[in-house]
Amino acid sequence: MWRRRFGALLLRPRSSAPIPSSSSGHRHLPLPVSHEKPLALNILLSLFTSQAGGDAVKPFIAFVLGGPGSGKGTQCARIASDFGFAHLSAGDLLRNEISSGSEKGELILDIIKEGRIVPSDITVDLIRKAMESTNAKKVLIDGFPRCEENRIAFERIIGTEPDLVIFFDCPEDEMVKRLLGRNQGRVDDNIETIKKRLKVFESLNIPVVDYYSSRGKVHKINAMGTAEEIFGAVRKLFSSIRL
Ligand SMILES: Nc1ncnc2c1ncn2[C@@H]1O[C@H](COP(=O)(O)OP(=O)(O)OP(=O)(O)O)[C@@H](O)[C@H]1O
Ligand SMILES: O=c1ccn([C@@H]2O[C@H](COP(=O)(O)O)[C@@H](O)[C@H]2O)c(=O)[nH]1
Ligand SMILES: [Mg+2]
Repeated sequence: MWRRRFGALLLRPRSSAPIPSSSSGHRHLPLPVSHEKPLALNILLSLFTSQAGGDAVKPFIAFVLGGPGSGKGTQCARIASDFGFAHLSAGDLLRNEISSGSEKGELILDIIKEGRIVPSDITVDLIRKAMESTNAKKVLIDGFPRCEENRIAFERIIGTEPDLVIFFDCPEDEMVKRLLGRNQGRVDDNIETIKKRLKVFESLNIPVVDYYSSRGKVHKINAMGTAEEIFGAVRKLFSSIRL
């Protein structure tokens, strides 16, 4: 996408800082310990590179991560309406593909029912198309990347990294309670699939959070409390970014 114009600048290696190991067994991620640069400085630098290079302006990209039911979708809807972000939910894009009745959709449905991760090329392709069809200068990518392979595929195909990663930190029992009370008819909101999704989250998604923590890109938000209380912390973060 922007790789031809921005790739060299955005994808240059920054350092070989060690990546902290995953916090398996923890339901709450410890605060990021290894920051190359403070988060605010990182955001400022990526804003600068977003604007560089003439006509094609790379949008500001925020990945929104957190366990199943941690409130990603709820908070993204608020960020989109209050701060003018486009909200791209990877899960919704996959569910739309299922609804389209395509062959790919059948494969996706089988994977979602099992709480597993859809192959990266399928998800990144859907995200790429959605990004191309929005003119937004600020984009939230909700619920992606789910694993290191997803992350690497995004960086290769889209040709850039996120400017910011928000991590909603929520205890497991609260996530289970929320998912069982969601009542939106999702095929994966049943206790068997929820248990699998939680395992996948711990083993595959937390390493992605750890990776971006080591690059100083993660802003962790305590996801316990009312949606309004949590949005208070979210609002504070986005108000400080001034995009
Ligand atoms: N702070 C909160 N307190 C209580 N319930 C909440 C809170 N935030 C969201 N919910 C509710 O919990 C459920 C899950 O929220 P949401 O869909 O936003 O989570 P999610 O992280 O996007 O989940 P998933 O990963 O499964 O898509 C929804 O029914 C939502 O209304
Ligand atoms: O990048 C992604 C996002 C989602 N999935 C699959 O979809 C379900 C539901 O996702 P939500 O974000 O909770 O709506 C998830 O459990 C995965 O099976 C995916 O594979 N890759
Ligand atoms: Mg969601």
